[in-house]
Amino acid sequence: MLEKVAVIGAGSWGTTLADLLAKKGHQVTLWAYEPELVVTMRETRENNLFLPGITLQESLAFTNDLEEAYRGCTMVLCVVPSQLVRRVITNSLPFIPKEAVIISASKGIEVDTLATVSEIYQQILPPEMYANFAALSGPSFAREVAQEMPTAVAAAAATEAIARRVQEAFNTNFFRVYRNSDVVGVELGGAIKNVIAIAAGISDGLGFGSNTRAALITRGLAEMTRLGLAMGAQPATFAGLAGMGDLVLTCTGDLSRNRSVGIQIGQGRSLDEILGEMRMVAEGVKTTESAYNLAKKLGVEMPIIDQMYQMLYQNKPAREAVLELMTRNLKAEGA
Ligand SMILES: NC(=O)C1=CN([C@@H]2O[C@H](COP(=O)(O)OP(=O)(O)OC[C@H]3O[C@@H](n4cnc5c(N)ncnc54)[C@H](O)[C@@H]3O)[C@@H](O)[C@H]2O)C=CC1
Ligand SMILES: O=C(CO)COP(=O)(O)O
Repeated sequence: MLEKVAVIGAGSWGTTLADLLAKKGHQVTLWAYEPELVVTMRETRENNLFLPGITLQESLAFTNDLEEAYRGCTMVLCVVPSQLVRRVITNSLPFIPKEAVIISASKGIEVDTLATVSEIYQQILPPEMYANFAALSGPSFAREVAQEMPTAVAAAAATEAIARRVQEAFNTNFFRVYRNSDVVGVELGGAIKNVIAIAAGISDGLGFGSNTRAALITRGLAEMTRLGLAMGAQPATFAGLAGMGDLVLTCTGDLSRNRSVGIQIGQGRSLDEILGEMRMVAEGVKTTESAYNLAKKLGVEMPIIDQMYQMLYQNKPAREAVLELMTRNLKAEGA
């Protein structure tokens, strides 16, 4: 079935997915926040700000007008940074057709409310529209997908019918989509891995090696799973693409913005200085604060998240944080 898709957010991931959908023959309109980017993309078929060097499909339409983006669409894909989802979806609500499938590909937890991305949608959309919600997540650097490198992701929805519709719309011979029914687990995996990726980058920046990174990935997975269980997620989700898969990718891949922020912190630069030079989003910075507060609220033990919060928000030196993690009370591994 061919869809008419409104893709909201022309960052690197929104642009890549819009291009992928257009390659499949769907009718796609990509909404960009920056008016000048719309002009450039129309003229050059390139997103010079967020995805330079990739030529976009001729059939892809671009707009800066939300009403125009949503007109007649059967599917919505929203890919704005998670702290902007509430504003963008609230502004969008009058224009989204009631029957449309609504997919989120944002990875994060809202700082002010501690809401997951699906909870934000649930709070804004009427129940009959939220019934058509799905979350798309998993190990997928935009540039590699844009270059058609084999990639596998998860699409989670409350009903199998919606998950199948998303799977069918996005799946290609280089982008394999697995169905999942655990929306909370899939989105928590995508949110928490960004914080652990900053930690892994800090470890690299401090000059530590593979042992330290493997420890962070594995114990980060344990923390993510504990939080997930407290929020009703399925444990198996964290062993899958949106959990371990994305954690491994982001903690090891050179394309990760979160890991790159961590490397620079480990090398001694200040967070303000690093973020001041970035136009792209490193979701893990804000998610560190939300995850820290969410863990406290739910009484979940997340020692790496604790130390990350103290490093990023309370100026704790990285080596001190590492020492504190290494000298905690001795535990049994499964505890
Ligand atoms: N880039 C990637 O490889 C992947 C990104 N994601 C997730 O996708 C989401 C979007 O990230 P990217 O596409 O990477 O973005 P990006 O970092 O490439 O670009 C930033 C985006 O924020 C938008 N923006 C800035 N201010 C805005 C405002 N006031 N209102 C609306 N939009 C505004 C920009 O227009 C642009 O679309 C994030 O949650 C990210 O974690 C998920 C998977 C892969
Ligand atoms: O989510 C991603 C890959 O799955 C992108 O990671 P970064 O945001 O760290 O670049």
